[in-house]
Amino acid sequence: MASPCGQQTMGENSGAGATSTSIPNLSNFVYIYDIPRMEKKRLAALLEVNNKWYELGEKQMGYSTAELDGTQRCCARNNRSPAEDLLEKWGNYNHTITELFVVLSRERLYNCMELIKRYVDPRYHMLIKHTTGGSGRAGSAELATFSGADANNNPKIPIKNRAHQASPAKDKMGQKDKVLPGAATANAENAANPKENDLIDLSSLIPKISYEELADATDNWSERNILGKGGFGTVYRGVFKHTFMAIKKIDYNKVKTSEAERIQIQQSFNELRYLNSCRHDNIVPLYGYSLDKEPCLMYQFMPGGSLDKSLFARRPASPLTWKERMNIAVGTAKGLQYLHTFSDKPFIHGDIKPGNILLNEFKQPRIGDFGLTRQLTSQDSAMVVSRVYGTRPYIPKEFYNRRELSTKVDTYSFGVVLYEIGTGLRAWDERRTDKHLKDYIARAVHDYVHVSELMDKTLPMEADGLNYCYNLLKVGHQCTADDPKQRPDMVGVMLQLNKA
Ligand SMILES: Nc1ncnc2c1ncn2[C@@H]1O[C@H](COP(=O)(O)OP(=O)(O)OP(=O)(O)O)[C@@H](O)[C@H]1O
Repeated sequence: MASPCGQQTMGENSGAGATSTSIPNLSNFVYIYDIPRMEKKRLAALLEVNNKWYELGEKQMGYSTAELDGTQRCCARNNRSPAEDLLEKWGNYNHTITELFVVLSRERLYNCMELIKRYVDPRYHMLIKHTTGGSGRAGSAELATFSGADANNNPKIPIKNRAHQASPAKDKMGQKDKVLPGAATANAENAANPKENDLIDLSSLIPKISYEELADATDNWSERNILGKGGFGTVYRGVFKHTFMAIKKIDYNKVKTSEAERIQIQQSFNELRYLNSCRHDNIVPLYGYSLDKEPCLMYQFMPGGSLDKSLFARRPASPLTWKERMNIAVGTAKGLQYLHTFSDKPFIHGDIKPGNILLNEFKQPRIGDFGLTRQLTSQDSAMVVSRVYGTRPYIPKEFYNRRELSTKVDTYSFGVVLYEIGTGLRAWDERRTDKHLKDYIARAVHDYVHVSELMDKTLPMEADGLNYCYNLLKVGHQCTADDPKQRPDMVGVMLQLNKA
């Protein structure tokens, strides 16, 4: 976590090289950390008049007075601008310039808004109340059709799918993705449909919960309440408003470098964006979040835990039956096909594995952990991204070697999961001759090994089981084809599994 006087810079363009005279392309230039350094300094100077930054931080950005006092003391000691520090800190949570524009309007800081207005879609210019210029008026009629007003008569900003607002041409690290020929570019998309660029106020979409309430809910992050640990965070069971919840807290002891911190914060925001915009019976719902101290996300509690615990427990009390396994496969496929098709630009989960498939009390599956989710720029496209993410045994070659991201990446990962459900073996096992389960099955197919030899031995042999296992492995085989074009889409996968 940044110190009260934190100086780490998350954006690559946070000033260096950017000039205040060139007007950047709005769709590429949206984050606070992208504001050229000199302009950020001028903005900070305005915010320091009458300590306006303090009110802004407290009332609009959700910082506590203790945090702001800490910032003030620390900056005074180091001869730094507290307003600049505040902008940097808030910007590190990937807030956009438009969001800053809106919070400034709520504090009626119109002179500050004037300073950054050229980076903001003209429809928002009418928020500057004393502006009577053309763009402000032209914008107001349009905005009035979908905005209300708050108690201070400040227009509310329309709520839309935030995922569209994040530049689809950026990957989760904020670096540019190269779009493959044939795929629409982000700029073209935005130009064609300016509403896609609307600001979404996350805090009005998902309840914001204070860190203290979450600490209370988890008995002060008690070890006893730990449900599991992931790459960066720890998930706790908590009771919030008399309801069980799963609360993920980012573990900053593990996040040593500012780069890792940036990734983690970006992942938390991904979860906020994507889980919020995609609601389905087979996708874990997000109930709240907190950004007060450390980012925390609160989800529906899934009492059955993750699929890996049920599949790979050493001595399972009651192993999953074949029928339950099939239901889990069908439900997960349903959730994934929804993710791929509910928007005209598919969402890709990017980390499908048993650890991210959670079970409710009836062993119905819900997909969780949207930290690596991304959205393609158009239907039927693939894009080349700057970095590969995910869990190695579930990543197909075209993504690992050539960084080609498409929905077929999820199809592949799901195929590996089907193999695991059918065999009860892990995707990767150092002790096996064929360490990867795909190679293990390929050898078995080559050697005409009978399905009864491959199926999970923890279950009693039964005819139905043989059938279910055969189908799981057959579909798994199609999903893990080396050529992504040969893999079925998830709608096809779901239909096939449903028939079985
Ligand atoms: N909503 C939930 N209900 C119940 N248990 C959960 C819930 N979400 C997560 N868990 C538990 O917490 C564990 C850790 O989850 P988390 O998403 O942080 O990590 P992961 O997905 O296992 O690993 P990584 O993030 O490194 O990919 C899960 O394996 C699961 O056992």
